[in-house]
Amino acid sequence: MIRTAGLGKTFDGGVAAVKGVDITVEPGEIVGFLGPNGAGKTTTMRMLTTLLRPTSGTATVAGHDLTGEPREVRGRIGYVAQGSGLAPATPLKDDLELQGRLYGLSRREVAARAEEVLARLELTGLDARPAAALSGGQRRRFDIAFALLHDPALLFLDEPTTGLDPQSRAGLWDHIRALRAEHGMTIFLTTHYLDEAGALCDRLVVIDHGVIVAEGTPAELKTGGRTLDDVFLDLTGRAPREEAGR
Ligand SMILES: Nc1ncnc2c1ncn2[C@@H]1O[C@H](COP(=O)(O)OP(=O)(O)OP(=O)(O)O)[C@@H](O)[C@H]1O
Repeated sequence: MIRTAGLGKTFDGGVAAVKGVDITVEPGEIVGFLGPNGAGKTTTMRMLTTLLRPTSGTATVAGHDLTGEPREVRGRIGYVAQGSGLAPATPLKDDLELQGRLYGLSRREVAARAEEVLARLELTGLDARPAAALSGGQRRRFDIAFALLHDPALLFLDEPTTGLDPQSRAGLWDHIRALRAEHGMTIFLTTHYLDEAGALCDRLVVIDHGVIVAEGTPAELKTGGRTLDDVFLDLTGRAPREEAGR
């Protein structure tokens, strides 16, 4: 579903944020993309979602060439960026309709899709409210609902649970798990919560200073009885808890 070869990004001004990474994500996998602040996670995600043009390498995303067919890639992926993009004061159903129309869906199609997606995320009925009248966890679920409106095969989530309390985080992970289990969705996500990533993800990819420094199943990475926090510290020299602001 994702295959990159030597994908890299050097920003104008010379910052080499991502230095030629090879990443593979198979259909139906949940892959966690981990690394300290400034490691290159968001830059990689922004390249894979066509928002940033790579300066080196190639990639196929959801069956299409990333730089040659960006429009086709965009049609098959959903992306939830860091932080919420919801307008605080507009009823969410109005924005859902607008978003659906932007994807080229008819009014009737949007209504049907919105109903299905809201039910999946246990948000039915809440779309009459504006985002300001929702909890943090509900807002994050609406962010995901917006990204699912056009029925993508692949979902990118950049720190979906940051800022949520532990209970809301656990609820959101359950929803993410269900998207894969019940709908076969492929999911590529970043998070600073390593224990949660270890419990959710089939595979983890660790990036530091723009280079992939480890990858494998959580069990493969946790060699010698180490926790993922230990592994992260050994690989990057930094403690993930500080990174998560805890
Ligand atoms: N537009 C830009 N111009 C120049 N440098 C940038 C730009 N965007 C990011 N960078 C730099 O690229 C590097 C990687 O940043 P990136 O946001 O990808 O890291 P990250 O792993 O997502 O970090 P975080 O966990 O803090 O979100 C950092 O050194 C950052 O300062």
